[in-house]
Amino acid sequence: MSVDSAVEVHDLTRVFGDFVAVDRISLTVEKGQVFGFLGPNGAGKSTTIRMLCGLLLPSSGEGRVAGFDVMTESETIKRHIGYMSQKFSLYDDLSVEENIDFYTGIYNVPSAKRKARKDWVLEMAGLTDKRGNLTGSLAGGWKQRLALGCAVLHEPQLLFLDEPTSGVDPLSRRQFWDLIAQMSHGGTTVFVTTHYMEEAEYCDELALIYHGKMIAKGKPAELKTLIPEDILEIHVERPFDALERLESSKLTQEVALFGDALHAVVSDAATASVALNDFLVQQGFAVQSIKQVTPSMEDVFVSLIELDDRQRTQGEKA
Ligand SMILES: Nc1ncnc2c1ncn2[C@@H]1O[C@H](COP(=O)(O)OP(=O)(O)OP(=O)(O)O)[C@@H](O)[C@H]1O
Repeated sequence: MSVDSAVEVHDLTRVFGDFVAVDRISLTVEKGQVFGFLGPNGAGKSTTIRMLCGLLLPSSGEGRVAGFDVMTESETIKRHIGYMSQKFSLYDDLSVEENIDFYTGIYNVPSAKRKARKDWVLEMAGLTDKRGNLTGSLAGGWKQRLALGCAVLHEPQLLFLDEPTSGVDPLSRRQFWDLIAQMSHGGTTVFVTTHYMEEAEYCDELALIYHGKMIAKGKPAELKTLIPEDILEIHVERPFDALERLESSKLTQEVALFGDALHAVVSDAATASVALNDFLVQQGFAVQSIKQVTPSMEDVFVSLIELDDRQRTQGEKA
């Protein structure tokens, strides 16, 4: 393992009975990176993160997390990392401050450091004024920042976040990602899972997992070059109706609503934009614009997942 790697694992696999939940995943996370681990529900993200955190023993594979062996040193790994799961366990009937005190004890933060760490968490989470409030009375975004603070009370250099932004409002999600960026600038390595594809843009490095297998990895900009198709953004009146017509037209490989526009996946932008414009006008739609755009992370992942599905179906047929 390189001294610059916070995580380096090879062929990590986890089987539940006959079911292979994680299938030979290999990945390296460099120190200080924000590493995004993405995939749809059920892809195997939580199972992987739990193996990396020492919470679940891999069925096979090898590697090191924070310098310790994933197969034999899970207890040591647990002490050297921070982990925040989707269902983070804060005590609703304790105040903000009491929750922090509780986790300070759990993580054995030395007495001399306790006050400073508590103040840091309150400040970081924006909860200094709410320190005496019952945790159960806090809105989702505050709770989530408090949970993050509690997960890093012992100042781990490596932090695992499993769908930390699930179910909170867009503004709180944004603020949460600002906190992740701050920690990363301070030298903490962050391994984060999400199924919000647009959040991938905030990561230095990404891996996409599907049906337990890694189907792509790289920097966001690199992944955007992987899809062979072009993406057209179409601004048209009555986009919903236009979407239905386009879906049945077979002029696009894929078409979806994207904000108030449509995104169409086509093999050649120049030819397709003329054909799509003619079709929509002929169908009675007023087209405002059709232009080629850089694929969003969501476009990239939808395309990669569909490619994988096609290969899987062909494999089954063969
Ligand atoms: N203890 C278990 N026993 C049996 N199957 C399991 C167990 N844990 C997970 N699985 C299965 O493994 C697959 C991957 O689950 P996992 O929770 O890792 O996915 P995920 O990508 O984190 O999805 P989600 O976002 O829904 O949590 C799922 O099909 C799940 O049902």
